[in-house]
Amino acid sequence: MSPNKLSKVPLTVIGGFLGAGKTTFLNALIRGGISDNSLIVINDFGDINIDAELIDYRDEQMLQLSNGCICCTLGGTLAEQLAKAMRLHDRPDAVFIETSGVADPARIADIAKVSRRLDLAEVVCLVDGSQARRHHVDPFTAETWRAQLHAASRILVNRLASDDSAEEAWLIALLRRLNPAARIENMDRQASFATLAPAPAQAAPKPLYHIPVSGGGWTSVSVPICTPVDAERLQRLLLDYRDALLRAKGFLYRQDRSPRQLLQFSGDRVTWQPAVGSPGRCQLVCIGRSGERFDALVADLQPLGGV
Ligand SMILES: Nc1nc2c(ncn2[C@@H]2O[C@H](COP(=O)(O)OP(=O)(O)OP(=O)(O)O)[C@@H](O)[C@H]2O)c(=O)[nH]1
Repeated sequence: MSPNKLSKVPLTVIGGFLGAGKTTFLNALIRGGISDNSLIVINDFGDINIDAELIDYRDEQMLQLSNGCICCTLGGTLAEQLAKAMRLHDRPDAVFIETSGVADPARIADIAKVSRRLDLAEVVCLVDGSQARRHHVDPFTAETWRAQLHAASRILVNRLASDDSAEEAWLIALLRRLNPAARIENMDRQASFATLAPAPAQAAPKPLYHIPVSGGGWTSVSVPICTPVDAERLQRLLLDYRDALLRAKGFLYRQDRSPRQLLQFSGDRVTWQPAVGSPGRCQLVCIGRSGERFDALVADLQPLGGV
């Protein structure tokens, strides 16, 4: 039996709030060179796994879980699928799980604690620095956002304005308070890679956060949009509903551009880029807080669909 069959398989959990940069980070890891025999697990909150199309990896080594957040159904799909993968003759050298943006990574990391074959390597939490104040104070997002940070062994901050050292100092102090034990890095300073070592072990005990399981007021919808859209109109619509809409992403055609485009909405930004790969379905997945405003957004999106 090879040593590979005897040793435990390292599990890396990649968490962080909706649109924080998890998929971008995972792609950077893959490009940077992980073992070819790694297993990548991707969980989107919506019923369509857009992230899976954005990951630059071999299909047969990817496990796609959609239809809600995996941390709410831990006993089911994820644990079963992982156990199956670990039993394979050629089991993976490493496992990377990209959680949904509303998941509690701690619950996923717990899988490693009870597994004889997995060893928890790292829990990474991505933070969109430009949205931190909002996510930290908004009662709807705060609990989830903080719990994700609390679970991390490494926190990666991106999108902080480079000339705003006061904002950076405020955010680092906040992150340090929320999780004294994590290593904190500002990804936008790759040149010097400002790494802040974890606080000493005697730091104050971590506060306990708990993410309400099963939904917690989150909702998602996938809207088919078959005809080319007026991009300006769609952007305005998404921004008008940003009080209820936390994330949108999908593949669409624009009236003024070809080919098929990838639309991303996170924070207060809408971006478009040409979609790579073969033409597929055109859908916009929206994730936000359930209620009248979200329903109104969906109603306003329907006429764009051309169905
Ligand atoms: N400027 C900047 N933009 C980023 C960075 N990381 C991600 N983005 C952009 O932010 C948007 C969301 O990035 P993703 O990597 O898809 O975020 P995610 O956390 O996987 O999103 P969900 O899985 O939907 O929660 C995309 O438009 C990215 O291009 C970053 O480090 N800097």
